[in-house]
Amino acid sequence: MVRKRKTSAILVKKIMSYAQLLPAHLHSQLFKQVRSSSFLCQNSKTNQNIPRRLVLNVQADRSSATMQKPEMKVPHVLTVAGSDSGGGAGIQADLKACAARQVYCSTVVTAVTAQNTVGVQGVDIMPEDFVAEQLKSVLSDMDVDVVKTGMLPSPGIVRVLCQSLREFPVKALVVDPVMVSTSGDALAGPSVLDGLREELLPLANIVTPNIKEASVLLGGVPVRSVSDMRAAAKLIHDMGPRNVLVKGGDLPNSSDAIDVLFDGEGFHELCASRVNTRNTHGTGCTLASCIAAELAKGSSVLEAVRAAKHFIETALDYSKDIVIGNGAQGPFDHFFALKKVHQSSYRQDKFNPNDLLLYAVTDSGMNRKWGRSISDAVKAAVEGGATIVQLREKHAETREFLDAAKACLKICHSYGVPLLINDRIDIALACNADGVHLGQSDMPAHVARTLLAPGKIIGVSCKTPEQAQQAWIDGAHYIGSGGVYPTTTKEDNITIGIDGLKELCLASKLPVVAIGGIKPSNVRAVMEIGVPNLKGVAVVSALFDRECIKTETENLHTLVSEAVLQKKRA
Ligand SMILES: Cc1ncc(COP(=O)(O)OP(=O)(O)O)c(N)n1
Ligand SMILES: Cc1nc(C(=O)O)sc1CCOP(=O)(O)O
Ligand SMILES: [Mg+2]
Repeated sequence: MVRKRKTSAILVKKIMSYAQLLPAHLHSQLFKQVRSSSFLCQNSKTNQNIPRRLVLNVQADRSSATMQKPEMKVPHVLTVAGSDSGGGAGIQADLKACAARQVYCSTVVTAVTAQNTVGVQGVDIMPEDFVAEQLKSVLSDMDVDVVKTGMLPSPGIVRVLCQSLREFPVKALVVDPVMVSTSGDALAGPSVLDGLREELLPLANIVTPNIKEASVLLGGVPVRSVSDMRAAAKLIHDMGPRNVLVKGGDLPNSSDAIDVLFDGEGFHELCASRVNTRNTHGTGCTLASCIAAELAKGSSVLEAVRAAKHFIETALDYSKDIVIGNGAQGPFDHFFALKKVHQSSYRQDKFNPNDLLLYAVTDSGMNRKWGRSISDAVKAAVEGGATIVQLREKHAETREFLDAAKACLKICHSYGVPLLINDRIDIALACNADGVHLGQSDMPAHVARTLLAPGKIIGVSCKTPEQAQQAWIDGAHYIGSGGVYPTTTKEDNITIGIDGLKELCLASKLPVVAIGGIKPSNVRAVMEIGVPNLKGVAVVSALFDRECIKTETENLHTLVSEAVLQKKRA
């Protein structure tokens, strides 16, 4: 009893201080509400009156309030999911993923799990009326852009969620149909399935089942191959969501994480290399939250899925050796980007050759011709799916180049994309870029190595097997090899052709990216030369001498990813 009075007194004090924030004409309304409200409320499980929370119904007329509205709209995701005491998945993963993608995240807790890296030891499901109350609290007050759902453990919770979404419509709904934890424990029973299929999926912009969940949604149809995933995506699409992403991370006998996205018209196969690590707990929640975060920022579904996959791949790679907990599946680190900045290196010593997949190389002349700033051009390229960027600004003044490089670095890092500088070690050092690209007449790579911090990436242009051998001795990370085809972008460039490229790749111990005259019509022919260390294509004019950089990058990304997939399947 004493404790009850004490709690009430604290609450009254809090309300008084809250009142000071409100304009004077709302004070009387607030105090009237306080006087008439009960400090006691019922715990719906025990039916006991508890002083747990004060139900305040101060519907302050916001339009008449004189409080200043913040000027900047913050992209906002609301996650409706379960808590994971181990911090790797659920609400905790969603909060971290949104924060890492620079998006605000509010939370509605549907269940509290006692969970660690070994498994799920207990689940306490929230009463549906309290889930409804949390939803109302957030959605009636905050400007939520996207709702993302995770663990929905009872049919009643699915029902109140759908009601809330109809009452407070948002820009997009991302449904991660969580049914089984990574440790194999059930998180939602069959009783939830009907509501999910009939009420929630029709409201969704995208649903993201893994192969097991896709199979459960389809009543047990086996999903064991990429063609099964395509068929499953189509059938789930018939349940009403606008897009279906079937995640193939658990596909047996696959060296890659292949996901299939179906948008109602066509398929996109998205491929990421499988990271060999135990730390995969929470990848599903994180992927869905990243998609939600990117949608909240205004990306298209395809862009959002690509950015989310890239984020997961980078985070898993960065955290593959960390040890948290003693169980089979550990959590990973969502905040690798922060550490990258503090440690002044991109991936410490870990250059990822897969980043060479689609290498966007800028050109100041082309940007001038199309009236674009360097940073606008780079932003469009990374939004379109460029996996690494090089600033090749042959005519820029040093000061202007440095300012642009700093701006581009911010953009690239917000997408987890490395940024290299062509020729100019001074600019790379001054802006703390991720590395440099050097030609045969630029500073030798072994000298650049002594100037740059450990872990900074060095790429070297090579046309012959001898140059490739030297690049390896000099400590380069990758080779840029061309011209594969004639180009007008680089004056008097020698064309080595497809055969020259193949000869160089076979002689090289380093990963290679092809360059020179590469465009959508010939990218497949380049990637089909059948050598494992050819990792991608570097492109200037086919991206930057076009009206819409983003569209061209998306298109080329799709083509080069498909070619890599074909190569791996062959
Ligand atoms: C990825 C990639 N490959 C090759 C080059 C060409 O570099 P270089 O020979 O130094 O010629 P310039 O680009 O400096 O004219 C490149 N830039 N990127
Ligand atoms: C910068 C550069 N280096 C080359 C090499 O052969 O090393 S070819 C090239 C220009 C590539 O431009 P585009 O994609 O417009 O043909
Ligand atoms: Mg050069």
